[in-house]
Parts: sequence; structure tokens; C-alpha cells
Amino acid sequence: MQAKLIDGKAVSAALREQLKEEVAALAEDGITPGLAVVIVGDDPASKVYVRNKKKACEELGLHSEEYALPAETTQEELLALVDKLNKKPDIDGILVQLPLPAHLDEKAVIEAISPDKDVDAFSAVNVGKIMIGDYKFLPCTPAGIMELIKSTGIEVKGRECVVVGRSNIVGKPMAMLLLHQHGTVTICHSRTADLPSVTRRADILVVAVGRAKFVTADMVKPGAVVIDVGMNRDENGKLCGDVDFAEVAEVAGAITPVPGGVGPMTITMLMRNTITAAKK
Ligand SMILES: Nc1nc(=O)c2c([nH]1)NC[C@@H]1CN(c3ccc(C(=O)N[C@@H](CCC(=O)O)C(=O)O)cc3)C=[N+]21
Repeated sequence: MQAKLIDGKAVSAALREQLKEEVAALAEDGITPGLAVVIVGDDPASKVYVRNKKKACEELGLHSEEYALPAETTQEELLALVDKLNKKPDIDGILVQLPLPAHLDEKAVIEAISPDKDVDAFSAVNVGKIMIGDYKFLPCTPAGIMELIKSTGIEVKGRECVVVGRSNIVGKPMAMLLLHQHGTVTICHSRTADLPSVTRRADILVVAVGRAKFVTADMVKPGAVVIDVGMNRDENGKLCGDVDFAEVAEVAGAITPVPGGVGPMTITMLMRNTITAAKK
């Protein structure tokens, strides 16, 4: 392996030390940031994330509440809970774990969360604010990736940045954040013609397609920074990313592992957003 490993756990740990100081400063004013996590149904992978979020809250001294609702929960029941949390004074951030079971209207639930408590920054108002560069919260995964890129010391300004994947929660906001830092940004997706020729232009390559080992060494420019957002299970049930780590690490200049890359950063940014929300 010739690439430098981008250690999401280490970058996370350093940021969490700073956040602890912010929490301590808020405590002097009698403020404890509070996060509510709502999970509907019992997807085992979702449970892992929810557990990691709760652990991070405990580590930083945040108040956290978990609402585990049965898979049969109705839209009305879920909206009633969101409404209650919107009004709950000790809750600053609300996260409804996605995806929701198919009978629930995800969009309506996201829009029901008060924009001031929308720590995922998924609602239309918050997405719009990101577009115009006037935001309070950044979406957690793209924000965490910007911190990882910063940790490599590479400057985004003027560079070729290629984002593979165009989801509302990762690909699109990711492209916008790179653009804010003056990157030259290309978004690719499943219909992109000759994808390898596009990804090979990237100085910074962010991959969020949800397909195990989708990016191979021939798709990567030598020396590129490669960020892997994937969370897949391989044939043996082992967690793996969208990038074929073993072979791409021979070509890239720096690369994130899965696990231990983007995942921990997502949670750290969620903590940061909750603290920001508590500052009012
Ligand atoms: N409203 C909402 N907001 C989210 O932010 C959200 C969501 N829904 N639904 C699911 C995805 C996924 N996600 C992850 C967060 C942390 C890890 C994480 O901590 N990963 C660790 C370990 C994971 C493991 O061991 O299984 C790592 O990569 O090292 C992973 C995935 C947040 N999501």
C-alpha cells in the first residue's frame, strides 16, 4: 500500500476534544445540548448507527433520548412524536433515522422537523440555505468529508473534484461544499458515459454509490485523495466500502478505510450540529 491512510477515528477524536470544550462552556451557562434519535422498525444496521450516536453523546456530555418505534407505526403517530420533540425544550436536535419503512412518507416527516432542530440538514429550507452558502447546519456526512480532506493538507481550491453518486443526502450536498471551497466539481452517476475516464480526472474523488468495491484501481488518478462513503456487506458479511481498498490503495495518494473513515466523522458532525443548535 502506497497511499496514506486517512484515519477518520483519529480526526474524529481530535474534533471531539474541541467539542467537549464547547460543551463545557455551554454548561457554565446552564445549557446541555440535547439530541433525540427516532428509529422506526428494527433494521439491525440502523441499530448499530443509533448505538454509536448514543455513545458519542455520552462521551461528549450531551443529553440524548432514543425513541424506538415499532415497524407498524403510522404516519400520524410519527408526526405526533416529531411535533412533541419540536416543542420539547431540552431537545435541540432531532434525527429521524432513514430509510423509514415503505408505508411512511419520508419527505413529510423530514419537513415536519423544525428547521432549527434539523441537525441532519435534510429539510428543504436547510438544503436551500446550503445552496446559497448561508447555513447554520451542514449535512453530517459531507461536512465530515470536508474535515477529512482538510486533514490531508490538500487544498480543494482549483482542483478537479469528482463525486460519484447524486443522492440528496450525500452526493448533491457534497458537490456543493466542494464548490464552496472553489473546487472544480463534476457529479457522476449510473448514467454517466465512460465513468472511468471521468473519475480518472479527479484529484479528489468522493464515492457514494452504495455498491461494494465499485471503484477499481484503473478508475483512479495516481496520487488522488479517495473518500469512500460506502457501507456495504461483502460475501462474508464483512463491512466494506464502495472502493476496492486493497487495489486502490496502491494507486491513490490518500484513502479512507471502511470502517474507520467517513462513518465516525458523520457522527462527530452530528454532535457538532447538535451543539450549534443548542447555542441558539
Ligand atoms: N437521518 C439519518 N441521518 C444519518 O446520518 C443516517 C441515517 N439517517 N441513516 C443511515 C445513515 C448511515 N449513517 C452512519 C453513521 C455512522 C456510521 C459509523 O459509525 N460507522 C462506523 C462503524 C460501523 C459498523 O461497525 O457497523 C465506521 O464506519 O467506522 C455508519 C453509518 C448515518 N446515517
